[in-house]
Amino acid sequence: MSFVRFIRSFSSAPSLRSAHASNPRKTLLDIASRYNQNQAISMVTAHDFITGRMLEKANIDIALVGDSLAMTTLGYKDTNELPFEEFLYHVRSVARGNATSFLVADLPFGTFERLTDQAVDTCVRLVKEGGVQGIKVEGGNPEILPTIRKLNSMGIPIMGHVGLTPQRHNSLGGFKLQGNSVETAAQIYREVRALQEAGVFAIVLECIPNRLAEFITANIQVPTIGIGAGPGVSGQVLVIADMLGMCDPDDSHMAKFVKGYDGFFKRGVEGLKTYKSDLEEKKFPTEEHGYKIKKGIMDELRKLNL
Ligand SMILES: Nc1nc(=O)c2c([nH]1)NC[C@@H]1CN(c3ccc(C(=O)N[C@@H](CCC(=O)O)C(=O)O)cc3)CN21
Ligand SMILES: CC(C)C(=O)C(=O)O
Ligand SMILES: [Mg+2]
Repeated sequence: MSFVRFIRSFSSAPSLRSAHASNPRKTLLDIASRYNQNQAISMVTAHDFITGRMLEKANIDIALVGDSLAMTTLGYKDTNELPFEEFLYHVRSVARGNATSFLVADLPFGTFERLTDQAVDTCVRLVKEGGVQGIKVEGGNPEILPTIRKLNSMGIPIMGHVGLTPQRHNSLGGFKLQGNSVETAAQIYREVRALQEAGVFAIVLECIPNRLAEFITANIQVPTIGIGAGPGVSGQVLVIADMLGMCDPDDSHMAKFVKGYDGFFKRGVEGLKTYKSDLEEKKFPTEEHGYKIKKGIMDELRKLNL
């Protein structure tokens, strides 16, 4: 069933669950319901157990284990360098840390381009070993569409991703704005329509002009999730390391679309510096940070003449 029909099939029905577990895992129904009610869908990346926990505590709708973790937390120069086994290790750690967001993993570069068989093998591992509920694939070129249909038929919800697709940065001329000409805007729109037709449950629009994202959102019936696509979309995604300031500001350039909500790295360095000077000034540890020994033990110990 296409996602459009899936949404329609229950849009007038009451919520199927509420009296059950206090905080169950969000499902496609929750995503569709937010979309139907015009409520913003919140998506943030997570790359390990701790960030997975943070998203759960903040009640974020969709946790994306994005391949951007290659750059933000593993120090690779681009997402294409990321080995699949390393990615899977991170997916598993997020899954252990987050029991309530709808978990989506990226399909990393080199793990699906031979199409259906290879993509099926990779997606099965991400679902079975990684514990994700959905998978995101970059690009809306015609070659990928039958593969998306196949994955859908297996019961794996697929999220599309168009505009700036970082796995193609070498042929896009870098991390650049996309869709700023009639031809490229029309191309992106055609990809979005084809992805909807293939049954994706949402589409990430990355680094495209606001008006184009608005136009796309108004003309399709699945949620759009923007990153550098302005406010006229159904939801937003940011990379957690960017929004919380987890990367060294001295060697990380922030795209225009990033809003900083914390200075994690800077505050971490401050904490470490204070710790170091505490040690030097003998302010830490104090007696209270240690343990008392039972009465008489030290006297007995000395008598042993060790
Ligand atoms: N930390 C991080 N955050 C991301 O959002 C992200 C990654 N890494 N890695 C994979 C891709 C790369 N992304 C990026 C990286 C840089 C820009 C950027 O600086 N763009 C220019 C556009 C300038 C123009 O074309 O006019 C900018 O200044 O915003 C955009 C997307 C998004 N993804
Ligand atoms: C920026 C988001 C959409 C992503 O694909 C990633 O973090 O890898
Ligand atoms: Mg990605």
